[in-house]
Amino acid sequence: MTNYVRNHSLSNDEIQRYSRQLIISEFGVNAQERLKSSSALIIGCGGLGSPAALYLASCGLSRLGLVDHDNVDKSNLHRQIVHNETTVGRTKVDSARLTCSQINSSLQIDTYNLLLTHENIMDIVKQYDVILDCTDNVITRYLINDACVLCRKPLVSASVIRFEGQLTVWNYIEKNGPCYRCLYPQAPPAETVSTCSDVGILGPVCGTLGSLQALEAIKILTKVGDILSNRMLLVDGLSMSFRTIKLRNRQSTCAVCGTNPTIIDQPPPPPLGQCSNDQPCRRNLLNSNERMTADDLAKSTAASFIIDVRPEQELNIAHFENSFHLPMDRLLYNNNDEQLRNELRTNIEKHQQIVIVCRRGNDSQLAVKRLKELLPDIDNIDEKVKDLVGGFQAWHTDIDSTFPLY
Ligand SMILES: Nc1ncnc2c1ncn2[C@@H]1O[C@H](COP(=O)(O)OP(=O)(O)OP(=O)(O)O)[C@@H](O)[C@H]1O
Ligand SMILES: [Zn+2]
Repeated sequence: MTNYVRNHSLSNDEIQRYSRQLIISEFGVNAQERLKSSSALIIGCGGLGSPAALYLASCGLSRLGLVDHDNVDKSNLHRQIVHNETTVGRTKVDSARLTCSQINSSLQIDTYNLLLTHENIMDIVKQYDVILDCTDNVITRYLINDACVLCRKPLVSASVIRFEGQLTVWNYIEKNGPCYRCLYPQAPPAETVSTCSDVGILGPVCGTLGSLQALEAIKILTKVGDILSNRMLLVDGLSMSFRTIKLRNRQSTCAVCGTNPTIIDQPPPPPLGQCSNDQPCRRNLLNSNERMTADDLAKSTAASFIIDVRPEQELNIAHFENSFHLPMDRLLYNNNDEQLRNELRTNIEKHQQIVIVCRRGNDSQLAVKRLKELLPDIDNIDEKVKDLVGGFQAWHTDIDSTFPLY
């Protein structure tokens, strides 16, 4: 028998399991060994975190951390592929742990079923070699960015909406790359940022961007390839275009990674009235006499003219019989107010009550204000026009559970 040499620590079982990536010329046993002693943290086990978790659980890491404060909902299953019908209702981190451990039983999986805040993030982030931001709200993006800079961790960040996605690596120190704050020093108000639950998202778009996050994380951990630092990948699935743009450099004036940082020990708390979750913001623009509850509407005997201000695709899910469709875009941004007045005037004059409905009772409040501005001369317009508090969601919960929830 002839002796053989192996200058690495991989077992035969590991060689067999990872053989298809081991034999890539740029990868090899060295990269696999690096993975074996590496850890990654996935923040958010939703649309992006699901594919990222599946690939990172499969690739041969030593440790994978999973953070999420939410439970699996049926509406998650079209894209959050680490979860399935049997785990609806369970915590997302438990559901993801179950799937990941079935893929790779030798992986250490740490779960954090909590809402990440400026108070708890540092203790978690500091334990891992690379961090993946797979969350969906701006406050959390700043939180994760600041914690990664303070703990000197590379941050693989992606976001998706509709058919589109973006990907970049922040705070890649080896290349002196910028952090999120270098590009966007201040968080925009939460209500100005669109969310997937407002405008939708297609599953494979998350699959693409989440998988690419896992790829960048693997490259960072193994020191293989050219990292997407100082650059951003823009994906448009509708036209199927992928392009990369150059980002501005690290800024010496940055509040967290600059030369005189003001953020030093831990990320700052969020601006007053905002928090690090993705709950839709609740507007409160109207007085109580300008609003009616679902119960009021169900019991009302007044001749009502119902205006549905949702976009057409939502109307197509279900709508009230005989309601008038006036999408918010048209009400707010049309360039022919006179035509709109003419369309509405007769109905508004002849009905006792005008009820404006939307999905959750936010847009409807804006619509009440706008309608009053549009037709100030109509008798009793101030008393007549009301919005439905909580919109169709409240109608579903309080009056008719067969009205579909989305
Ligand atoms: N501060 C935070 N701490 C912990 N988890 C967070 C935080 N912010 C966001 N997340 C999680 O990040 C994930 C983002 O994924 P995604 O937007 O696909 O899911 P979702 O919130 O379930 O979607 P939908 O908006 O359709 O309900 C969510 O599971 C959410 O709970
Ligand atoms: Zn910075």
